Amino acid sequence: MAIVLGPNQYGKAENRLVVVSRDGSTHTIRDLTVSTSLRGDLADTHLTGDNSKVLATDTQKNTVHAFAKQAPVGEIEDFALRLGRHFVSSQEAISGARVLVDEHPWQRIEGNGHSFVAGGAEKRTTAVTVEGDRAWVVSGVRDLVVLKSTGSEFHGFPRDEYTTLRETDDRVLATSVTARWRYQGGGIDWAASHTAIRGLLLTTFATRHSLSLQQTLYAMGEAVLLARPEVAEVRLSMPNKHHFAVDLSPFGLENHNEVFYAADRPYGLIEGSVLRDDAEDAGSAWYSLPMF
Ligand SMILES: O=c1[nH]c(=O)c2[nH]c(=O)[nH]c2[nH]1
Repeated sequence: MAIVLGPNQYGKAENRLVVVSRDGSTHTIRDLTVSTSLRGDLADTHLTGDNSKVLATDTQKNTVHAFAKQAPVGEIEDFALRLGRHFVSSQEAISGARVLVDEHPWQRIEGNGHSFVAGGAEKRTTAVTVEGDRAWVVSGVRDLVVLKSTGSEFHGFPRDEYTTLRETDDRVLATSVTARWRYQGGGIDWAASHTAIRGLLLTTFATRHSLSLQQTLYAMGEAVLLARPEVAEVRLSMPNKHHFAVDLSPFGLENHNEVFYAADRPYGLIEGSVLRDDAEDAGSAWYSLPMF
């Protein structure tokens, strides 16, 4: 038996980066969390402690900061691609780079060019993988919280000796969407695509009658793939944020789906992938990202 080094990567995780651009007294801010990971000929540092091929994680952090100054950040996908390609092309030992960027939204406080209010929990995300001269872009949203107060049913499920859940033909359906979509092809307008896909996810959630969160998840992914040829696959993770109608009968009151207890945990966790059967090959890159 021999013991060998398996797959490995290293980098600086969760660089918190805020970039202020000034146009007179009107400022723009970009609030990003950037993580870099490098792969390549890195056996020596693990096996002997020879660090001659290790671009320090501190240097990776500094590169993120310098790149934010040397050119406009632009779309997060372009920023991540620039960083990933830089690491792979400038370091002989580095054959692959993964750059994750989350963008935290801020909105302008009306009437003031340089004051902002946090835009809520929703994040725009990207995960760029560079391998040699190839690159894959997987973008998405995280913590996109949605609720519909009708248009959702759940019934027809098996009943065994442990089942207590009542069937319902009208319930509140709420979830916090994490969606990742893998791009294929070139010449993509990242911002326009993001806006369109986010809109498709929301419209489908809102307008499709739901017999289960699973059915809604599939419909949301399908809507994206039908409308957006630049997307090969959509992966969705959707916790069921349960809203239980409160039993008001002890108080002699009827509850016609008006008063709910919004349970925090446990929650159902519905996850799935929707893809084209002729999607462009994802390479190893997509499959080494988290499935959901
Ligand atoms: O949409 C749902 N899917 C489930 O699988 C499930 N299970 C459950 O208890 N409630 C729900 N709702």
